[in-house]
Amino acid sequence: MKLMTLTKRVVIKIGSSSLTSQSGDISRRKLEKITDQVAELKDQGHEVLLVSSGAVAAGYRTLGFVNRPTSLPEKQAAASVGQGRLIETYSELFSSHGYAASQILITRGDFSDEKRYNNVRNTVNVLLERGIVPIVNENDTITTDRLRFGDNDTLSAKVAGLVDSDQLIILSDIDGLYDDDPRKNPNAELLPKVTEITDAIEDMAGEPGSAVGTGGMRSKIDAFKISMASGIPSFLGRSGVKNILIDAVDETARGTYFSCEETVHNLDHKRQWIAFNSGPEGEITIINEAREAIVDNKAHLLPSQVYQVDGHFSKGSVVKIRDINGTQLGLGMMNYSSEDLAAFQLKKTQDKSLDAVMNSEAFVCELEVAIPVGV
Ligand SMILES: Nc1ncnc2c1ncn2[C@@H]1O[C@H](COP(=O)(O)OP(=O)(O)O)[C@@H](O)[C@H]1O
Ligand SMILES: N[C@@H](CCC(=O)OP(=O)(O)O)C(=O)O
Repeated sequence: MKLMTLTKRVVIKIGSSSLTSQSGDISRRKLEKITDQVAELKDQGHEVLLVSSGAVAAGYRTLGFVNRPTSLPEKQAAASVGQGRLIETYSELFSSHGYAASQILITRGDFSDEKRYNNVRNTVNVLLERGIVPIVNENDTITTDRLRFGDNDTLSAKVAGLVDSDQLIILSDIDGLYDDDPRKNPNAELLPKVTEITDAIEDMAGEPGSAVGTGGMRSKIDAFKISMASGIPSFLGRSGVKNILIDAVDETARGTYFSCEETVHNLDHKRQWIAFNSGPEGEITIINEAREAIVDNKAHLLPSQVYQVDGHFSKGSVVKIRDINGTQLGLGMMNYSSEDLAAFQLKKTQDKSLDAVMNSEAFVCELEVAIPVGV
């Protein structure tokens, strides 16, 4: 039995390929292997949240499809049947260990609204503190193409950040990140540790390995970028390996560990929301003198440093910040609306005596927070 101080809050993402049999159907045996291990982690005192795919896989045959459908409405209809089944199976399996599961279905729209985003955290905190195993999936049936996460990899990383997880574990049908797509290159080698997602790492990632997988390695890399920027150590391993989850939590499993030791950014919730969920509403172009403030994340701008305002945004909106050459420097939450900023600029051109006022602290065009690009 572990000491309570060593227990962790862990978010575990299980991909479709880890829950289905060769035929593409949901495999109860595979779910059982996952739930047995999660129950053991819970017995050890860890808090566990699952992000589970599998709704489409669990439903499509009932609709008469021979293979997993490809059109959005067909997948949504399949998920409508399958999601209930998936949760029913999880609930049954967890209750045999004395644990209860809960269902949380999320759309990107839920996360792009800061209040709803924060609300999810409060709910999940209660569930975890009360010993429940929350099971998150995208709300496939009601999402539109434009508003989809599409894969559960990035969703799991955003959830991990949202709930202050100590670790993110992504299980797939491959035992980690290889230096090349192992299907195309038999000599590809496993990377046991990644400390930074460089361009070279991004180039290693290929498409999904199976007909049921959606995101492939690319979306997993995107997910690890988010979790690492949020300060969450992460792991990628193969779901079929005995005790993989127990060993991943102990950090002894074979796979790829994405560590945060060298991560520059350790974004708080506000910054995580701005960086990964907000959806910018407009753009401002700033003069070169203000560039460093944004890049160094000091985040104070004067209206006189704003060279151009594009689009309509309100106070509190997130905007893209560009330099004079059009390079995006980051994202920032504005304390002024686009109309207010445009009015400042107009006054400035009309009345030179306003310059002193415009440059004073009274007219600080504050960005509540700014996130440099590349986070
Ligand atoms: N560099 C790489 N390292 C490891 N796997 C890779 C790489 N590039 C592409 N892949 C493929 O990504 C697949 C895992 O993604 P995916 O099929 O979407 O699984 P899941 O359903 O678990 O999300 C692997 O089976 C592998 O074939
Ligand atoms: N939300 C979808 C899963 C999306 C998906 O397939 O993701 P993944 O298998 O993790 O690449 C479902 O439950 O079927």
